[in-house]
Amino acid sequence: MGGVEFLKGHGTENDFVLLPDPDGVLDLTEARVRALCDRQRGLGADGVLRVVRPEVGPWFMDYRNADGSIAEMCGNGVRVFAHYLVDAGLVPEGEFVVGTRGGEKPVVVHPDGSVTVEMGPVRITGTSTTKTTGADFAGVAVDVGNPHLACVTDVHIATLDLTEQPHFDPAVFPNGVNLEFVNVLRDGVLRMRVHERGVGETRSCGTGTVAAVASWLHGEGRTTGQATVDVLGGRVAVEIGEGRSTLTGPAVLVARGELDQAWWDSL
Ligand SMILES: N[C@@H](CCC[C@H](N)C(=O)O)C(=O)O
Repeated sequence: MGGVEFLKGHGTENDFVLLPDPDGVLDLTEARVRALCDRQRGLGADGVLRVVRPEVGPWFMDYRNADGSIAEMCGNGVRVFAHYLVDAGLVPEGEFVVGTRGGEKPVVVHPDGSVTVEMGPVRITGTSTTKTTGADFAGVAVDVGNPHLACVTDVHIATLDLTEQPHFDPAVFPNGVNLEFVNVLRDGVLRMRVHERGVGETRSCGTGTVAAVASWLHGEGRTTGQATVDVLGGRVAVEIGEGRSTLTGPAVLVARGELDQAWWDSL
């Protein structure tokens, strides 16, 4: 019998191990997620996307951060997940819905392989600060299904050292937070770096880009608008409307294979 099937993919270089598990039989422990995501002793990834077919409802993305923790939503992950479903012939190309812990997300898989995700409402929940590289940054707390503190700043984000966890206020974010640092280049053109909860600095965070645009618009006294966001791993487009938002960007599958059964069993 073969080992556990896997694929590797990324969305703007936010990378994932996908585990097709239609019948929900995989025992995906925290230790197994950590080992899979480890860039030395595993395959290496920012997170794991387990692909489950519930008895009722759409295909479900069971997302885990690299440290084994569970998060409500992953915008880049949904794009890669949707691309996989089409590539595997599990759904026809075009429009369909992906289930997540943050609710059902309608997607459109475009002929060029890019994917648009209906991310749902974006809620500004307050303000807070974070500290990194010896400086304090003020930001806007944004709920995109998962928690963010998006800080628009004039400090060039290339100068930040995000190798350590930036300080944040646990009273405001008792479950942790994703931290975005954002430069506005001109109207509708942003660049962003991110320190993700449960991962560390990543090359992109889809929900983070939505939070970044919401934070920028908020600072402009606006609630709707659109922007491109340049991240270390590429570019995405975000649109925020009344009670809704969309994220559009690439989704790439790079490899597929089988995990060694003895290694998996040892974890
Ligand atoms: N990279 C993701 C977000 C993944 C979850 C996040 N680390 C959290 O814990 O909330 C994205 O593309 O949105």
